[in-house]
Amino acid sequence: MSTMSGFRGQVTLDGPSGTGKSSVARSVASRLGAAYLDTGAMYRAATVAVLDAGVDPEDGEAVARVVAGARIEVGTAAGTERVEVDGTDVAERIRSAEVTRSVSAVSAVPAVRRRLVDQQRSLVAAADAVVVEGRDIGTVVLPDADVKVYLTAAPEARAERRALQLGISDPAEVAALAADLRRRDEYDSSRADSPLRPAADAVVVDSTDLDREGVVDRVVELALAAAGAREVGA
Ligand SMILES: Nc1ncnc2c1ncn2[C@@H]1O[C@H](COP(=O)(O)OP(=O)(O)O)[C@@H](O)[C@H]1O
Ligand SMILES: Nc1ccn([C@H]2C[C@H](O)[C@@H](COP(=O)(O)OP(=O)(O)O)O2)c(=O)n1
Repeated sequence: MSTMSGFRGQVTLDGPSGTGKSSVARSVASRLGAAYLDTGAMYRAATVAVLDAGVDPEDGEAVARVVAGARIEVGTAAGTERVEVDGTDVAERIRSAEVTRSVSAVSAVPAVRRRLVDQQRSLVAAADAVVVEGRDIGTVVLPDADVKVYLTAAPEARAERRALQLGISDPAEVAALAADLRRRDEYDSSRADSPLRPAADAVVVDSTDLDREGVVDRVVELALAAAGAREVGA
């Protein structure tokens, strides 16, 4: 089955927080008529399960046990935000400050990653065309993806965007948010298992001075060029 743009294949979007991955991935998926998978939402849902079990997010063994027993479900149809843990809708809760604080520790546990990466690959296998965003999609989850994009932006721009998105204007709260972004970048980039880094064959797109539509256009262009090149080569 071909999509409305004729695109078939996999597009990956990785990068640190606040670079625009989620918003860009959603628009690209809708422009390409592709499915959309937010893998960060899966790690956030796992974190909800850990917090609800009353387990310390830094206790790797306990975290692995809780996540092994939790049913985590996410929607992949573009436009849906379905995220459930054991049948309960957690789409709003996963964005809470409490979850954001603990998600890096939970996602650094290798058993958690193995389980969620398996699930991510099964979800992707069910789609002809898919846009997947996260931290390790181009490097680990889908190393053979057709197009890999690594989004970056200056830390100040990222913190500003997050503040705007969350409606935060108090300077002390903005500073706390910027500090949290730095802490998470550091945690996600330095963990032993699947650290945040660009794949060797990723196209690095710096969105500091590009608006959202500019980034979307660039990624759609790359996807259609890759699909065209594949057809010519076939
Ligand atoms: N190029 C851009 N310029 C300005 N704001 C942007 C840009 N891309 C995304 N945004 C906005 O920044 C915020 C964070 O984007 P989001 O997609 O959630 O990033 P990420 O998924 O990488 O954390 C959102 O409010 C989004 O609309
Ligand atoms: N593929 C992924 C996706 C997210 N993670 C982890 C690391 C991130 O700090 C958290 C949350 O990811 P998410 O994309 O929701 O975070 P932001 O929207 O960028 O703040 O999950 C991961 O380890 N691997």
